Amino acid sequence: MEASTFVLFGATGDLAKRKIYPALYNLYVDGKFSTPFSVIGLGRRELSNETFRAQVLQSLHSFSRRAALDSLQLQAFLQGFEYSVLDVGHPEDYTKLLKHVREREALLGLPENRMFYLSVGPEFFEPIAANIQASGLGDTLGWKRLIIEKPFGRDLKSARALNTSLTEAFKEEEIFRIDHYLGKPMVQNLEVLKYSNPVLRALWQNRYIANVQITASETVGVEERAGYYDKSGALRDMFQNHMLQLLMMTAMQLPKGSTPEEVRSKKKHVVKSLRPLIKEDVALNVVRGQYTPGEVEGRAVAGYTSEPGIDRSSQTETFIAARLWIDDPLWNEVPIYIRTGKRMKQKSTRIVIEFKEPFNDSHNKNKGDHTPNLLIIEISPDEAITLQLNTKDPQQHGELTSVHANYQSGSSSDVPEAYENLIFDALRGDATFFAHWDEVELSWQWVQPILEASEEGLLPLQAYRSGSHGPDGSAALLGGTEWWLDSEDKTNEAAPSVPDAPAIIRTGA
Ligand SMILES: NC(=O)C1=CN([C@@H]2O[C@H](COP(=O)(O)OP(=O)(O)OC[C@H]3O[C@@H](n4cnc5c(N)ncnc54)[C@H](OP(=O)(O)O)[C@@H]3O)[C@@H](O)[C@H]2O)C=CC1
Ligand SMILES: O=C1O[C@H](COP(=O)(O)O)[C@@H](O)[C@H](O)[C@H]1O
Repeated sequence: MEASTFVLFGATGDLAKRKIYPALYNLYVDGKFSTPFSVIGLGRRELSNETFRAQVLQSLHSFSRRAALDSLQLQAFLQGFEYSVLDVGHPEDYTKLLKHVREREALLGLPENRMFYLSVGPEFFEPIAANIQASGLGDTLGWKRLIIEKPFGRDLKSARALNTSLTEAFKEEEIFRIDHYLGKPMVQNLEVLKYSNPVLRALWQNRYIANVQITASETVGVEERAGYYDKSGALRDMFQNHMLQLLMMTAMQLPKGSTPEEVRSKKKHVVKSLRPLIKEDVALNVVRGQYTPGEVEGRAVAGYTSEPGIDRSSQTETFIAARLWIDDPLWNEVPIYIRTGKRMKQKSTRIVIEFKEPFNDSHNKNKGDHTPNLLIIEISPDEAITLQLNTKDPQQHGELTSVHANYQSGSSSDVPEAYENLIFDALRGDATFFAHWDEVELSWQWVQPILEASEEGLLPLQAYRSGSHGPDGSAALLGGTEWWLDSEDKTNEAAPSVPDAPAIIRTGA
């Protein structure tokens, strides 16, 4: 990887502390960060380099996945960090910044490769990009790249406007739109799982798949982000970006050894093939919910409208579920169910592929009363792959019973975090796991009728108890089948979470 300067807007912010510094440190320790390196942190508050480094150090102590920090390595790492005061709206601050960047490049012998990371509020994305260009910061002899955080617009129109203005300063191939779900190791594994397993590859189509369920349930509520969240809601915060990206990664089909361009083109094909929603019919396919008081993980919690900073009459959704169809020969007539919500029963991001039942099953002594074959891909917080199969149970007169082929990944401190994977890729110039503008635009296009239906009162908000699986309407959306729930929920045992499970285990063994 070529050496570069990492210019971080929003260096004093929450995301930088919780995710970006730990990611940079772990890349450094793993030898994935080229040295010497220069990180220039930016913000309005006045900080000396020493205070800034102390803040970076504090963030590593609080948030690094590595429990033990090597002090020599740490000192060397921190020496790479310097701080500059910059107010986004002050052009003269960019001139100062350019001088600072050049001094560090000269001192450290760095090529003019510059990575600009915008970890600031979305209202600053456009002025920063414009000022980078106007100040000359973007005129480099090497490469320049822009990493941009979410949200990328708040509807189709604003996303297009943002993109138009960003592309005045950066080319599409220089823009790396972060969607941290694409950095999760199990999401990055999806394609490998498909192409390196002929069994799965052959089954990955409508002839064998009955439905696909994608869930991201969270136990947390709105936390300290009321100002942002109440204006966004689950549709903008999670669905338009993370959930549709998970769908694209699940449904695309690729030849082995695909290039980033091929991956993105196949993803685009998926989202382009989504059957459009008609505003008037949105309520038939989409459910919006908002959490009411309840109990989560044994603790009583408040309802959404009683959360600090939330309008008492807020109509913002904290849950959304949708039924989608991909109009493509491989996916025709396979319903895709997607849901995400806060204050749900369990923290779990997972994809469940439910396979079709055999047409003529003379071996089925249960007369249809058994669970279908399932492929369960746990993305977080646990990482696991479980294949649920049926076999004869000799103790039950030959009735069918479920067995599980199960893989669970190692401890989470060994697994690189999403931000590590993504920053590493951006520094290498690999855009495979970043959202291309075409995907973002098509996602907003699909979501737009839902936004409009919500605003026009065509999609009523359904209440759900905190600690539940969401509003009743989301179960009704499945029209006869059911959401595959977590192992602790005895109504349905799709994915027993068995630590150190043998390759094949019997349910309940
Ligand atoms: N926090 C998170 O978990 C996540 C955040 N994001 C996105 O990341 C971005 C940053 O979020 P987060 O870190 O939480 O935000 P914070 O509010 O914690 O931090 C904002 C940063 O912006 C700087 N800033 C604010 N105003 C200005 C200005 N006028 N000029 C220069 N710098 C300014 C602040 O520094 P100072 O006050 O010193 O000026 C601070 O460093 C947002 O786009 C957010 O949507 C995305 C996913 C998760
Ligand atoms: O982007 C976001 O993601 C988090 C959930 O991320 P996860 O990695 O913990 O699954 C969500 O809480 C937040 O509201 C949203 O902005």
